Amino acid sequence: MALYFGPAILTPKSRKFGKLQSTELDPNKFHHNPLSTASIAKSRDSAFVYNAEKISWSIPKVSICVQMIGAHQQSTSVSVRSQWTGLLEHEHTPWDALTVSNTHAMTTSCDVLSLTKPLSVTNCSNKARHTSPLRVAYQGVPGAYSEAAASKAYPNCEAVPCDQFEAAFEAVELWLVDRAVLPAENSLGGSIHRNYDLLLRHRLHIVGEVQLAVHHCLLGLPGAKKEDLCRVLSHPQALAQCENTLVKLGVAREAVDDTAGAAQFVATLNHMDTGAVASSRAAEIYGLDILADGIQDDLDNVTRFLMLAREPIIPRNDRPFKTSIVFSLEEGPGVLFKALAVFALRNINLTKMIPTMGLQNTLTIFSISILKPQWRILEHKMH
Ligand SMILES: O=C(O)C(=O)C[C@]1(C(=O)O)C=C[C@@H](O)C=C1
Repeated sequence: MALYFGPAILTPKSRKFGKLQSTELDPNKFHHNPLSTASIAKSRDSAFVYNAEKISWSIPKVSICVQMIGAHQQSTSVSVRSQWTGLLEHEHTPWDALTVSNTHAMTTSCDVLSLTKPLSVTNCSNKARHTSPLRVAYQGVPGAYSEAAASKAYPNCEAVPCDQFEAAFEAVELWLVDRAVLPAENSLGGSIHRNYDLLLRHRLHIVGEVQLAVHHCLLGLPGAKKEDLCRVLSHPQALAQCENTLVKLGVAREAVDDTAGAAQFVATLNHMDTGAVASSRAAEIYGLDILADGIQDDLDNVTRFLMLAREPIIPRNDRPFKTSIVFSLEEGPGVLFKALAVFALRNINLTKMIPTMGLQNTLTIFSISILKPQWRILEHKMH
């Protein structure tokens, strides 16, 4: 059994970097070009090198291995330019200035003034850091609920659209943005397994969470009527959350990457019989009419989003922290029972378990608990 724990999700080395699957967006077709895994792949040369520290110990019959992702340093440059996203064309922020550009180092020119300057204390001061907003990646296009969640988690942030969840993970890892805010579960639709899987494959830490009340609208072209709709597009979670309304309407449902993307598509397609399930803000942005309001099956429809960062937070002793643990079990009689006993015997309260299929026939389980800094308790008792 391998156990990965912490206030962060820790990543087995073997699963570094999932496959890059990208659908490039045509910059001329869309108003907003989200950051895509392709644009990030282009900047792979400037990736950071992370150091992994491995600690292991054993308890009777079950060996436990904890792999902690440690400090990151040794950057090359974040001054990557891309044809797909405006994000990368921004001026360097003071945060960027903390990285060392090797493009300059490779220049053989004798123009001494153009060479990279050594870091000074002013580069590192909080004042410098606060002159530009925090850049927060989310999946979708402007008007997506994830964008609202990013702003709720980090007020006044610069929300950066990404075409896929994976692109958001990589954008943080490559220092293109500072944080990512991604959905983890919905009160109606359940867990968003893709993001739990990506947490395993990537090296980010959960540093907080935010809950967003999701209020869905049925959108159509100006002048359209809901009775005339033949098909409705949206994110699969959103379609599932509005199942009753959509079944009553008798429309065909089509899944797309995000709710606001669906609204954007309806506006571009210009077909009166095609609608979208999305937010009222998406209606405003893409010039659509709200044909029905509050169409989710449950009025208290809430999605929980995770706030992800490169650095972990250090849990304090003075208040409860939610700790996420992921461990994988090899097949065998009673392995889950034995694993759960580890927590039960230490009086640790598990609030949620999410079983997923891991690699090589292992069952991977995310357990999320609320207690005092539990990982310290685990560490002390198990040594
Ligand atoms: O499509 C969006 O607008 C999103 O932000 C994604 C998402 C999700 O993945 O669950 C977020 C909140 C709602 O639950 C519906 C969709």
